[in-house]
Amino acid sequence: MPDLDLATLIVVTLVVNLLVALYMALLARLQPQQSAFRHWAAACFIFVLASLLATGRVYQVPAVFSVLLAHALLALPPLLVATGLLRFIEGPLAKLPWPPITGWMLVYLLALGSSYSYHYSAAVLNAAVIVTSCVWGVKLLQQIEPPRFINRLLQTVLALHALTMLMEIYLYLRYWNTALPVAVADILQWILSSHLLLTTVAAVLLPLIFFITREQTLLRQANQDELTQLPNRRYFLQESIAYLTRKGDNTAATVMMLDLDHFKAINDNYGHNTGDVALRQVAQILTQELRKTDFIGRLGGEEFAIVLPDTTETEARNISQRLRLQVEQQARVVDGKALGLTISIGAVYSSHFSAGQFERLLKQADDALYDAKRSGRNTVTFYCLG
Ligand SMILES: Nc1nc2c(ncn2[C@@H]2O[C@H](COP(=O)(O)OP(=O)(O)OP(=O)(O)O)[C@@H](O)[C@H]2O)c(=O)[nH]1
Repeated sequence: MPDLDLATLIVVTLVVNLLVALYMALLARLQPQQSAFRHWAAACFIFVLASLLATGRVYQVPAVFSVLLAHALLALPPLLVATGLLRFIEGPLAKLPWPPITGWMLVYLLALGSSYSYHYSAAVLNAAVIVTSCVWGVKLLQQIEPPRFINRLLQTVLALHALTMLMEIYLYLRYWNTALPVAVADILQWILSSHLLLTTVAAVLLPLIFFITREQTLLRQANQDELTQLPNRRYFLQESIAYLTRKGDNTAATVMMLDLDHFKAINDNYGHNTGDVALRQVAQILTQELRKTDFIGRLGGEEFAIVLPDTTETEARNISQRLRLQVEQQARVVDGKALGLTISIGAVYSSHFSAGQFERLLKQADDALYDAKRSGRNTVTFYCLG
């Protein structure tokens, strides 16, 4: 490869890193609560600084700066990318695993300090640190669920970079005692492009992962009841009405209202925490007993609502009895205390369901629930509207 190509590649790499560093620094300013951006900005700035120091070799800068100091600094960027990911996943104040990081850095600096003037030692050690950080990065990214495709892409680029670095280690070890053949030197030069690819892809994908994840979290918080993780009242009503509107008139469906029995006494006798565990346990039983296509919501307090789409009257009667029975059996013991928790259910079935009637049917289900409570609790009152 002609020299110009290498020089151009180095300049492009440095410029891209500088631009990414400025971009990350801007994001860090705009999102001060997300410290990951500060880690990633620092990673790019340090990479540029260390690379400039390393190019000092060409200008006869003493090896203590152009090799030792440059390679000491070059270990930081991959580490900062990983610590940024950790902060991103576990929160901006997450504790970093300082003992292993400091231990590894000390081992690295000692090995580097004692061997940097010896053959390709500095480059091999640095590549080993990059491989370790890339593997750590891939493992950390596994903890971020959505957005899956973008995540996989970043993991793939990190893994490819680790493989490139392993190849670099192999080549240096293979020609340890000799000057590198021209072809091998060319390959090593192109390893810079792998770094360039990694930086560019990471610069685009990391903020994208951050913004998509945050958007999903905000959406979940807006739609979900924090205690039970079920849809909250607003979202339950919105989704049920949207479904019924899509289905049109004359849909067979059942609306249920469900309430924990003597819940005030449970709170009073066992404490609010046990009350909360009871609510979560009931939510879990409902989720596990119903189909994915049924709608469940926590309307507030100890009151839940359910819509069973595409369900016959007989099926709905059986389901409501099954829910009541499952709570009676599975929630005998809550939070290690024998509460004997039960629920009452009011249900309304209609074969001509329509979105416009939904609020009225919910009210009728509430009336049915009132009847269930009056008739002794731990029972189902079922109205069939035909
Ligand atoms: N632990 C806990 N309690 C709650 C929550 N929301 C509402 N409550 C309590 O739920 C209780 C509801 O009591 P009531 O409406 O009198 O109903 P009840 O005691 O279950 O009586 P019946 O419904 O007639 O069987 C109140 O004590 C509320 O404080 C919550 O999120 N957590």
